[in-house]
Amino acid sequence: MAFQVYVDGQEGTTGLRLIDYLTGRDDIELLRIDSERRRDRDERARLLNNADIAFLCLPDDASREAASLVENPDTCIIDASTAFRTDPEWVYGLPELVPEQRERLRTGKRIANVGCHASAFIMLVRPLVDAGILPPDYPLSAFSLTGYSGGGKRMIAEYESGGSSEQLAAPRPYALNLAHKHLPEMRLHGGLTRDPVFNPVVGPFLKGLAVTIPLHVAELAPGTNATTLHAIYRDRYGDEPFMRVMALDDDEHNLDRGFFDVQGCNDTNRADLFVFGGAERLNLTLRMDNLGKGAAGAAVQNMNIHLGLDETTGLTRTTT
Ligand SMILES: NC(=O)C1=CN([C@@H]2O[C@H](COP(=O)(O)OP(=O)(O)OC[C@H]3O[C@@H](n4cnc5c(N)ncnc54)[C@H](OP(=O)(O)O)[C@@H]3O)[C@@H](O)[C@H]2O)C=CC1
Ligand SMILES: CC(=O)N[C@@H](CCC(=O)OP(=O)(O)O)C(=O)O
Repeated sequence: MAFQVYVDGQEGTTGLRLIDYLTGRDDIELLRIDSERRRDRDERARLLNNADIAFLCLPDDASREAASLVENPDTCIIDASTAFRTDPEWVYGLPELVPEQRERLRTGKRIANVGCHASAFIMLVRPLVDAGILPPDYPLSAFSLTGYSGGGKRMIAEYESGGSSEQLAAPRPYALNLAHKHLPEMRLHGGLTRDPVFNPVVGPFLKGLAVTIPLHVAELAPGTNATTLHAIYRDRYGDEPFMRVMALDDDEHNLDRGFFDVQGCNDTNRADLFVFGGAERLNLTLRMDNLGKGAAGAAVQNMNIHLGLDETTGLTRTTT
């Protein structure tokens, strides 16, 4: 029998990508709400409680409200918003976080899916903190280059409305108050004791994201260099189905004439991890599709794990 799955927010950016991933799977029956009733609280409550898996692809407040409507103890909620990502009653939806995470995802009925910038940052930082290479109080900074779909329907409309604007044609740094909403999850799940200085930049392309963390080798544990860091990532992520730890200095495959391709994981659920630099200074970079491994792809991976399915089901094909 197929699992019943409902997507609340089915016409939003993340919801549409989720439905794209789920459509055509014979182990899933999608419960669809009539488009005109998609904000009707009673109809949403009915569908939420009929679902084995209820994805919430909504703004934070609407997610909190939707979660409160679920009374069926068998319904597993996978929430895409920021609302519950540091809530101890919810499981953080990053299977690669620590070895125990998959078991937590299998047993938990409340899963907080990752933030796109945050998950890339955490996947870079957490193995180094756990290995004792990076002190938890290290004064980290990071920057992220992201496509505009990260800003949801409103930002997509802004970029695609057809009006040519010089501002939109150039990369735009934002969150200039240094209080981006992903900081709490970066700190908690990164295993850090202080927030990083985090600088996101949105550019004139739909999707694709790369977070980069610069490091001074002299500030890390003695004996650390690009090769030892790379070996830690290989050990940690070598068996992960969606992680690729790219070869050191593999210019031919990693770079296009010396330039990095932020869109290199688009339409996949893959995350590519790079260690750049030399003896004194390093850049750690992780790229993904913000709508794939950064949102809808991760949500499907979490669902597969929760349901006891092969976690790559429905995720190995590319999406459009
Ligand atoms: N875009 C991305 O890359 C990522 C997004 N996320 C998170 O996923 C969630 C959804 O984001 P995104 O898809 O980008 O957002 P969009 O703005 O594209 O879509 C939001 C959806 O929520 C629906 N909605 C809004 N308010 C309500 C309400 N009060 N009741 C019912 N439905 C409502 C909208 O309905 P309607 O169709 O009527 O407008 C729309 O379908 C957010 O919390 C976001 O932070 C997480 C990771 C990455
Ligand atoms: C370009 C852009 O605005 N991106 C979003 C991140 C999208 C994301 O990860 O989603 P959550 O909103 O669920 O955390 C931002 O930086 O706020």
